[in-house]
Amino acid sequence: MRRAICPGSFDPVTNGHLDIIGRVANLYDEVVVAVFVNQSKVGLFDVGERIEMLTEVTRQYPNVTIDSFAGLTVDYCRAHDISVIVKGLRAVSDFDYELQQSQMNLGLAGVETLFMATNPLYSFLSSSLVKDVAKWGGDVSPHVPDVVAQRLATRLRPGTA
Ligand SMILES: O=C(O)c1ccc2[nH]nc(Br)c2c1
Repeated sequence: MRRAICPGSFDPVTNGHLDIIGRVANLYDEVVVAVFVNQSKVGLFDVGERIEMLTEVTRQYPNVTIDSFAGLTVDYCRAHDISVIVKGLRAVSDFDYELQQSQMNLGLAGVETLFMATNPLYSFLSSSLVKDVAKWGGDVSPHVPDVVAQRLATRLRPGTA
């Protein structure tokens, strides 16, 4: 049984994330989309909300499960018999950090990281950019699933949604 993990903050999930998740779901028997709980950073959505949105937008993939974790990704991999981490790369600027992370994870636990080029349609996207635009009333509906657009409007511009 080939399992992969797609770790991230997903605050919130974007169409770029969903594209990667769907492509990984086509390659592996089981995929865990794991929301990283960063205690030192307060997000816009709490972990429960992020999991709810991810669960809804990945319902079409029966082999995808959503979970959360705090701590090292490799510890989660060990505990769940996951042998590979799959990360999207949007641009060269993503590579330096992701390369460091992947080399550390390989050294720590022999967990491999595979990189997947994001669809060029989404290579400019990030959760942070989406939140910034939505906060000022910009239309982010082309860039996030409908449920996320609705939650952003409710959370960032109450009374306008
Ligand atoms: O939304 C982000 O912050 C973010 C970061 C890193 C990323 N790599 N691939 C994708 Br899609 C992606 C999205």
